[in-house]
Amino acid sequence: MATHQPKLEAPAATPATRRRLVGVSTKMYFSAARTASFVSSILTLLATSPSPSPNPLETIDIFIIPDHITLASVARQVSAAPSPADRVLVGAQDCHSALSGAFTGAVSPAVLAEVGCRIVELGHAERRRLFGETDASVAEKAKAVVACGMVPLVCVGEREVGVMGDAAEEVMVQVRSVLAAVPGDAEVVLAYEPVWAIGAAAPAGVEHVCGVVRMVRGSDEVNGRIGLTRIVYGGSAGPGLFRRLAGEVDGLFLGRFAHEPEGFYKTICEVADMG
Ligand SMILES: O=C[C@H](O)COP(=O)(O)O
Repeated sequence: MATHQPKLEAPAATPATRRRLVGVSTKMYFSAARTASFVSSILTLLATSPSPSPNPLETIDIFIIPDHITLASVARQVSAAPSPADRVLVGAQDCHSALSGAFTGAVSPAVLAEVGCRIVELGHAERRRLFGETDASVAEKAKAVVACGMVPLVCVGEREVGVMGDAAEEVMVQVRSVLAAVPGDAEVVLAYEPVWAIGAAAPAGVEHVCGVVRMVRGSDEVNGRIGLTRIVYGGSAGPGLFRRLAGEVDGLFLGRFAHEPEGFYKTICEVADMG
C-alpha cells in the first residue's frame, strides 16, 4: 500500500494554474456491459481527438467513476488504452474507512488503490441520505483515502434552496470537517453539489454556484491550505454549463448528462476550452 500521496499535478494557488478537472459517476445506472462500452467509446474519442487542437488530456484531468464491481476492469481498459487516453483517472463511488477487517460488504481503500483507483468520491448526497453517511464518517474515509495514496473527492452541498450566505455556511461545516481530518498538504477535490440540484431538470443558477464557491474558496480553511484544493460543480451539469461558471469553478462533476459518450466528450472539450 502506498503511504504517501502522489499529486495529480503540482500544487498551485491561482485559478489560472489549477488544472481543470471533469468527470462522471455512473452511480448505479449502468449494466456491466454498458459501462465497458461507455468507457471504450470515451477512450476512443480521447485517443483520436482531432488535431491541431491539443488533446484535452494534455491540459485537463478527466475521471470516470463506475460502480465497485466494474472498477477493476475499467482500470484495465484505461491502462490498455493508447496514450494519452491511458491518463484518464478511474475513481470509486465510496469506500470504508478501515483498510481491512471484518466489515462484510464493504470495500477497502487499500484494495481500491491496489486495482488502479486514483480518486474516491465520498459523502455524496445520496450516500448521506440513504446510507447514513455523516460529516464524521466522510472525514474518516477521506483520511484513509489519502493514506492509501488516492485523492478524496468530497461532495458537499446545502439541502434546501436558499440564499447564498446560508448555503455557504452549511457547506463550510462539511468542508471544515473533512479538511480537519486530512493532512494540509494532501490533494483534495471538493464537489459542490447543492442537494436540490441533483437529479433535477437543470443545474443551480450560475450566480448561486459562483457565489457559494467564491465564499468556500475564500475561506481560511481552503485558502490557507498548502495542498491542491480544486472545487468542481455537480448537480444536473452538462454541455454548455462550464463556460458560464469558468473563473469560479475548476471543473464539473457530471451524472445523467454524461451518460452518452458524445455528450461527455462535448463537455470535456468545453472544459478544456476546445469546444
Ligand atoms: O454524481 C453526480 C451528481 O450527483 C450529479 O448527478 P446528476 O447530474 O445526474 O444530477
